[in-house]
Amino acid sequence: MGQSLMKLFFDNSCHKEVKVVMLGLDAAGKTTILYRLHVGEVLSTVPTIGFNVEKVEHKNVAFTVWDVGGQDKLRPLWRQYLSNSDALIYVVDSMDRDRIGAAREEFLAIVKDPLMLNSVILVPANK
Ligand SMILES: Nc1nc2c(ncn2[C@@H]2O[C@H](COP(=O)(O)OP(=O)(O)OP(=O)(O)O)[C@@H](O)[C@H]2O)c(=O)[nH]1
Ligand SMILES: [Mg+2]
Repeated sequence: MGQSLMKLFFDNSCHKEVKVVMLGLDAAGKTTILYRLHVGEVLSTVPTIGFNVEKVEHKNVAFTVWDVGGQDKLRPLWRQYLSNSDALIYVVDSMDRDRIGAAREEFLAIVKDPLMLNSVILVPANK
């Protein structure tokens, strides 16, 4: 999946530095994806309190990927990460059927934000 994400953003970006924000419910797999992109392997993770941020280089494009904790008490903070973002990766755990409605509600709330106006959006169905 890492290569396809990079290809999508590479094909859509017209500048050489891209800020990517990764959101989604807790345990959707955001941190796993971040470190799969950054170090090329699947690492064990703990729930993110706050955020992780890493630089990922691809074809001379510097992607700064912000991975923000998805627990419900952290979601009100999501919009703080949106300013100047070029892309949103909204990760959905496709096996978490009980919370698919909650994932949808949070997604709709975030994409309505005016800070999202110029952002590319990718919604991977993870797991
Ligand atoms: N089977 C399977 N498990 C996965 C996959 N991606 C992540 N996981 C597991 O799901 C759990 C949660 O993954 P994280 O990457 O920590 O989830 P997160 O979205 O960062 O969660 P928060 O930091 O709480 O927002 C971990 O036990 C991962 O190993 C996947 O594609 N398949
Ligand atoms: Mg995490």
